[in-house]
Amino acid sequence: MFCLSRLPKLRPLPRPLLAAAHRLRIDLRCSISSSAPPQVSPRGDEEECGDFLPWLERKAGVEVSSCLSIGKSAYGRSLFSSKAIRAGDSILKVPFNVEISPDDLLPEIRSCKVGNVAKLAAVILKELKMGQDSDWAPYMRCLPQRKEMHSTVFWSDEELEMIKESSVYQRTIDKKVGMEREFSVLRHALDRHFPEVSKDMEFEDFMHACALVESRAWESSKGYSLVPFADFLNHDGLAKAVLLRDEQKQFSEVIADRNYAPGEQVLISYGKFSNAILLLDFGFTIPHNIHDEVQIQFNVPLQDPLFKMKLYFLQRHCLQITRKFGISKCSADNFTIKLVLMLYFPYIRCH
Ligand SMILES: C[S@@+](CC[C@H](N)C(=O)[O-])C[C@H]1O[C@@H](n2cnc3c(N)ncnc32)[C@H](O)[C@@H]1O
Repeated sequence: MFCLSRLPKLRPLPRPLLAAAHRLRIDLRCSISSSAPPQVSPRGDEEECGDFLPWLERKAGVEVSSCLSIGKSAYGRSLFSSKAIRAGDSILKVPFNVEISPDDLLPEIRSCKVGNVAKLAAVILKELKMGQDSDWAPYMRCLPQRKEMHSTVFWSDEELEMIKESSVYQRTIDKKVGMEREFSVLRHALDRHFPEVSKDMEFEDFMHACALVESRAWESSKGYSLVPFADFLNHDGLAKAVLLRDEQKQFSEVIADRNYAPGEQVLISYGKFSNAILLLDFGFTIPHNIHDEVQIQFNVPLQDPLFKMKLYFLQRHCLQITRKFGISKCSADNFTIKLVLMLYFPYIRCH
């Protein structure tokens, strides 16, 4: 393994506190993650992931990365530079032949009336069920277990109560309801075509698999795809590096957006996500998230004497004003005030 030293064991903040911090807009999470990522030297779990990269490269038939190694940080499994990296360097290339997608399912399951997340979750459930017999066993062993995941669908009622005022609360409830519906559809199909997978399968297992997809799969021409190794990269909201997909050359690639000294954790951006989305889908938040927003709702009735002026104002400041806006029956609409730099420069855009 490529590890240099181990991160001092940080005690994770209890989720209710984290939730409260989120609600109160206090950045308690600084105690576990600051805007500067913890610079720890990697020491991955030898028994778990030490041989993962050589295994993946054998499977891919090409080198995936010559400058990254797997380790652990406060963010869980992470990738570290194993030698100096310069901005513009290609730091990893994962060919599509070692991605996991819903194409790996029987057509009968693929055509099930469930979303792309649930389809890829079914692949994960199948591979996990196969254990050592799975072609993906070394990868499956590296995925976080249920207890390591903190997406809000795993929060207890008591914990959720603490974010009741936030839109994340309702979205979590809706998400769970959606998952329950998809679970019953999928379970029915699995019972028929993959009884060995559906045997003893519980809703919790399905939630775990869905959360894995949501927190580590990328959109692809096949719906969602898992990109092994690239999915060990953690998120930095300010990073410019993203996962690039070349459909023609059939590989995913990451180009470094800055120089890295050996032993530094390498981070990418998962996208322009607010803390609400990060919490809902990925189970974490970041301090001073420039993509944070709040939603406000207000009425602009046609009979309002200032209707025209308000409309003008909104049209001028909203990115996309809906045509519905001038229609009297649509008296309310959603707008998002984007809070940039801690409320200093708010501007309004249509949501
Ligand atoms: C694509 S995976 C990255 C690899 C992951 N750390 C692992 O252990 O496999 C995304 C997950 O990593 C963690 N993560 C990524 N970026 C993070 C950050 N900036 N702060 C805290 N956790 C982060 C979250 O648990 C998230 O759901």
